[in-house]
Order: sequence, then C-alpha cells, then structure tokens
Amino acid sequence: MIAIVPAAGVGARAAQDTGTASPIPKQYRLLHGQPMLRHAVAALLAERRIARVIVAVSPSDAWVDTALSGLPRTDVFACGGPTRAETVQAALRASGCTEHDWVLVHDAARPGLPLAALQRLIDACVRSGTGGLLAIPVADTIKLQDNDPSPADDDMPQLRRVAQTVPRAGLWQAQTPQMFQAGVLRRAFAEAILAGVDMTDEASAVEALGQPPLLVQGSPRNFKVTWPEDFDLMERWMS
Ligand SMILES: Nc1ccn([C@@H]2O[C@H](COP(=O)(O)OP(=O)(O)OP(=O)(O)O)[C@@H](O)[C@H]2O)c(=O)n1
Ligand SMILES: C[C@](O)(CO)[C@H](O)COP(=O)(O)O
Repeated sequence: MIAIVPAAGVGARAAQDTGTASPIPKQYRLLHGQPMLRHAVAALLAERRIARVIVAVSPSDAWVDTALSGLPRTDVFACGGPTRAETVQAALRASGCTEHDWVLVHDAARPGLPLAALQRLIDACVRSGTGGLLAIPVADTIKLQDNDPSPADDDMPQLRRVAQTVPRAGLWQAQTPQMFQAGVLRRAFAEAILAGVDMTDEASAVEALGQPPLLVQGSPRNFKVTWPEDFDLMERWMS
C-alpha cells in the first residue's frame, strides 16, 4: 500500500489577503512550527500499513527537501502538472505500482488528518475490496446562487441572491485520503479524460467508470486549508 501526496499547487486562494500571489505556496507555510506538507506526510506515515509516501511537487519547487528532511519511507517526484488530477496521474505513472496495489491519494493541504480516520478508511476498503474516500455529511442548509449578481462598485461588493434551496439529505463533503487499487485508478483517469469528466477528485473519475466508491466517515479536523483564515483555524486545532 502506498500514498501519493499531490503538492504542486500554488495556493492562490490562500494568498488572496495579500493581494499578490504568495511567494511561498501554502503547503510550505508553517503550522505549529512545521511546514503544512510535513504534517500531511507525517499523518500518513503514522500508519505502518503505508509502505511508502510519494510526494509530487512542481518541477520548479525549491522548498520540498527542507520541508521533508529526515522523514522515512518518503520519495519526492518533481512531476507536478497544471491540475491536481494531472499531478496525481503523473505520480501514479512514476510509482511503479502494480494493478492490485492499494493507493491512497491525500492533499498536502489537509495537514490535520487523524490516524483513526485514516485507519477507518483503510480497514473499510481492504475488508470490502472496494475503493473509497473519507467524507462528512453536510451539516448546513445548502443554497444555489442565481446567475444574475449585482454589479460591484466602490461602495458595494457584488451581491448574489438565492435561486433555490438544495435538499441536503444524502449529501457529503468529500475529503482525502481517497483510496483505490492502482489499476482502477489508471483506467478511471484514462476514461475520464476521454469522456471530458471534470475530475476534482479521484472518486469522481472512478464513479464515472460505474464503480461507486465507499463513503467512510472523515473528520472536521481534516478540512482543506484553502482560504487565508484557515491557517489560524488549523493552528488552533493543532494546539
Ligand atoms: N496543479 C496542481 C494543483 C493542486 N495540487 C495539489 O492538490 C491539493 C488540493 O488542491 P488545492 O487545495 O486546490 O490547492 P491549490 O491548487 O494550491 O490551491 P488554489 O486552487 O487556491 O490555487 C493541494 O495539496 C495542491 O498542492 C497539485 O498537486 N497540482
Ligand atoms: C480532492 C478534494 O480535496 C476533495 O474535497 C478537492 O476536490 C480538491 O479540490 P480543489 O479545487 O483542488 O481544492
């Protein structure tokens, strides 16, 4: 069993408060004294069934060696692509995994993964022989925006209205890790590209193959650090 950590993003949304692109991608910003990426990799290494963690970074990355120095069972590939899906696909190609090897894909931007949640996912997938993902049931009432925002001006930001309330029963928010056998993932990526599926996660590619993944209870702690204010929130969880 291996893990792939896509870490080739630029963190544009997290840099929005600065008004300019952050000079350092979010996965290298410090949380509780260590780079976010190091926390994400260490969370995977805590599970001994994961034999190896592959971290996929941008070919122009200048930070990864320092961020991960001294971590065992960890390899870095400079195979990052323009999208998360392309980064994961390139890492999978480079991994040398055989058809039936289990692969867990976990965002560098989710440094708070609890060991218990990781173990729930691995146990459920291995016992059932089916791929799956961590996810949490939606807790809020869900609104769909209309398509007609008011124009923004100096005094007033752009305002939107509700088009409708979407029933939330049965809706889950997808997290990572997402765990599949390497052969399934390879076929899913290849077919999703041909069919033009918008792959924001691995599960959507596998769903398009007609193989429904398992939904395994994730954790609020495992949220994706995406916006500027998320760093403070994650710091608080970690302390
Ligand atoms: N071309 C890309 C884009 C994203 N990722 C990784 O995919 C994960 C989830 O993506 P996200 O949180 O959206 O990160 P960014 O793409 O960096 O963020 P943004 O969309 O705000 O720029 C992150 O670990 C990110 O580094 C990647 O490996 N390759
Ligand atoms: C994979 C993921 O983290 C599941 O929630 C998410 O889809 C990544 O999306 P992003 O748009 O790349 O942040």
